[in-house]
Amino acid sequence: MNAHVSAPQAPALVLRVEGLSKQFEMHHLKRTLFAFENIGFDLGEGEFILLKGENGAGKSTLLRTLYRSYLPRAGHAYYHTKEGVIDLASAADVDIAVLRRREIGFVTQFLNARPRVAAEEIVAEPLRLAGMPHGQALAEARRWLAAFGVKPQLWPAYPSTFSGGEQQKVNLARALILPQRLLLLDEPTASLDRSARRALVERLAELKASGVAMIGVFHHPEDVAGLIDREIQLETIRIADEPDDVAE
Ligand SMILES: Nc1ncnc2c1ncn2[C@@H]1O[C@H](COP(=O)(O)OP(=O)(O)OP(=O)(O)O)[C@@H](O)[C@H]1O
Repeated sequence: MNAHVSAPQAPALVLRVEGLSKQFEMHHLKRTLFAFENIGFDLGEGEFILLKGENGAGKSTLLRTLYRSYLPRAGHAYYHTKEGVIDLASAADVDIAVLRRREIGFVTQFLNARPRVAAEEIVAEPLRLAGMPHGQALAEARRWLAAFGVKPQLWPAYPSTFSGGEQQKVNLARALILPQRLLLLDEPTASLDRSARRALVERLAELKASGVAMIGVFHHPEDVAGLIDREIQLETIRIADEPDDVAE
């Protein structure tokens, strides 16, 4: 009898990064600052990559470049959609805007609080934009605000008056309420209390199990130890940028 053993199938590719580099021109100092150089990796559905490196190694800049807040100097970031492949490094802004609305989420510790919009409306908005009726979206938003430990009396209030931790919880609830295909996580647990951290990790585990791909920087990586598939270490690039700096 011929036993046929098939190799485990690799998860469907979500992102292939090749030779990605980013530098900042410090015009006033007439210097170039190299944030990261020649980064490459693959990320599949349901995979979680932890970004590591010392302060200033370029972790946040890499996440922002993948979200296209920054344009890279060189390289590619091929994002695989159901319709085809799009290079995040060179796609038109209008295509990036569509991806940000539907597929790629960016989660930070900072809330971009809008004046005179209630916390529960801010959290419900992604569901409403996706077509959910208002009442249902609000109910779901309240469920998530409760899960992250935001007190019910704050739900109809404006987050601009909230504490830093409360604002962060609103931000996380909004960012994670609608499953996306790719989540970029920039220290989302910073300044969260323990129960909110637990709620966040539970939600990330749920999203991972449903196939969401994630790349994240975590101040306390032990929080997400059970989710990590691979780690990428970014090295701080030291360049002697003036002839005088070169050791004799
Ligand atoms: N907009 C910018 N203009 C100029 N330089 C920048 C800019 N953003 C980041 N940098 C520089 O790029 C380098 C990488 O910064 P980045 O914030 O990505 O590091 P990090 O690894 O996330 O650091 P940390 O662990 O401290 O958060 C740093 O030297 C920083 O000063």
